[in-house]
Formats: sequence, structure tokens, C-alpha cells
Amino acid sequence: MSAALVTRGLGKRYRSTWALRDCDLEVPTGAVIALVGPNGAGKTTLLRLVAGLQRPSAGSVSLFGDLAPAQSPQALAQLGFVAQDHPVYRRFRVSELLHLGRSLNRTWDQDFAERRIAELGISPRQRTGRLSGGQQAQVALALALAKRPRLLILDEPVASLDPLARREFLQILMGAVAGDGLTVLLSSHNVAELERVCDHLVVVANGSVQLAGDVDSLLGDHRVLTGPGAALPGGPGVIHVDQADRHAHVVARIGPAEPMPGWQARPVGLEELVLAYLRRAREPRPVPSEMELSA
Ligand SMILES: Nc1ncnc2c1ncn2[C@@H]1O[C@H](COP(=O)(O)OP(=O)(O)OP(=O)(O)O)[C@@H](O)[C@H]1O
Repeated sequence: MSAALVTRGLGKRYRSTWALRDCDLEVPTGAVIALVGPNGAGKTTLLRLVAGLQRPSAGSVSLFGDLAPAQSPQALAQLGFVAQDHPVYRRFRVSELLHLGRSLNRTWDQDFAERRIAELGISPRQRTGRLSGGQQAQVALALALAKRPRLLILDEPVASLDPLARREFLQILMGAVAGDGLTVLLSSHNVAELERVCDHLVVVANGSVQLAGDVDSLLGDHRVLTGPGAALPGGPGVIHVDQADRHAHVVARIGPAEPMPGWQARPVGLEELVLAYLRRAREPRPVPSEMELSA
């Protein structure tokens, strides 16, 4: 499958500080990519660089095989972007926003937009500034989907939605991915919620990509090993070690290999995997011992 998005050596620097550095990603068309990381990790910076809203200090972004310099009209026509604070023109009525969307976008789907607003129980005559924060988020998301983009970029799209609305929104997103071959890149703090919908994962911390790839492959490559806490394993496969009750729990990238004698292996969950990489990024690595991870 062809790549929807490729970044090479992508970076953004503010004065002497790199918000994002050496970012190499390759994302297939039709994938839902979850971008996760702690506050200040560089998620918004990456999304804004991909959307052409900021110019990179280093490296490049290409969309659907074409180099996509910031503000390229061809690239922008294929993109939908909803920022973290889901901006809508507050003095506009909802119907005026739809009119604006239809006037500015050749691929605009007015039927979808009107249906979605009706499903949300929002009157088209309502001024968007009078809607609740969650309703404004829903309207912004409906506008982005109605544009029928090839790549939809969402910065924490469900953060302000109630649990029912979150679930419904993710279902609508999945429908658009299945029906139109839409590619979605979304950031979130809620890994458990994303697990149901994403097939690719990008973990960012300290302005660097810590882990990226297809979710099934990543889960297949990693396991949790449990064994005697006194004999900590080391080596490049160890991602994070937790010690409790004289036992060590090790998230390790060892593939299908048998663990060393005295150790047990079990599959890793997605949230557990993300946390292991985030902790590794935050803490100094444990001193490696001479022991090997696998038998
Ligand atoms: N305009 C700016 N000027 C200077 N520094 C900035 C600017 N925008 C972002 N940064 C810095 O870049 C780093 C990454 O910020 P970014 O907004 O990309 O993080 P994030 O992962 O989206 O965080 P959050 O989850 O809190 O939204 C942070 O250290 C931030 O302070």
C-alpha cells in the first residue's frame, strides 16, 4: 500500500530548543495512526508541521507521494485539520459555517454536513459561540469530515467530548476510514480508548519518536517477562524494568524467542507498551547486567 505520509529528518526548533527532532515516519494510506506522548512531547508541533501550518527547521514532509511544502494549495486541498482548541468562528451561525465550507472546498459534502449537524441535535441557526465546548468540538469535526479529505489530522479530538459522544465520534471516524479510504492521524492522551480504533502507533517524548509502527507487529515484538528481581536482565531488548515483591517485570523487545530459564513471558498490552517507552524516555536506563534476555 502506498504511503499517505512520509517525514524525513523532520524537526522544529524554537530559538535553541528543539520541539521535535529527527522525525522519520512512514504511514500507509487508509491507516489510523495514534500519536501519543506526555505534555510538551512535540505532538502538536508534529501535527502542525504535517498540516503545513508551520515550516520545518529541518527535514521534509511528503503527502501521497508529493513533496508538500507548507501552504501548497494542492496539499492543503487533501488535508483536514482540527486544532486542539477546535476553533470555529464564534459569531457565525452553524449554517453560515457550512456555507463557508462549501464555498472554500471543491470536495465538500453538504449532505453529510447537514446530516451530521442534525444528528448532533444542533440547530443550523445557532451561533457557534453559544454552543458548549463539546458541541463546538463536534461541529469542528463535522466540518473537517465534510471536506472529505484524504488525510485527516486531529489534535486531541475527543478530549472535550462526553463518553457517549467520544464513542460515537470514533465510530463515525471508523466509518469514514472504511468507506472512503481516509487516513487519520490523531493525538491523544487516552491510549486505552485509541486501542479500539488505531492500527498504527507513534510514541513521542522529549521531542523524539520513541516507537513507531503497526500496532499488531509492535505487540507481537514485545513481551512482559517476569522473573527473580535480584538478577536484572539487560541489553538492547530491555525497554523498562519494574521491580516489585522481589520480582522483576520487564517489558522487552524479544520477539517470539523463549525467555531465559526461570523467567515467564506473557503478551504485552498497548497501554503497558506505551508506558514502558514513556518511562524509558524519562528515566536513566538500568545498568545492564551480563544476563541475556532469551534462552
Ligand atoms: N511557539 C512556541 N514557541 C516556543 N516554544 C514552543 C512553541 N510551541 C511549542 N513550544 C515548545 O515545544 C515543545 C513541544 O510542544 P507541543 O505543543 O508540540 O507539545 P504537545 O506534545 O502537543 O503537548 P500537549 O500534550 O501538552 O499538548 C514544548 O516544550 C513547548 O514548550
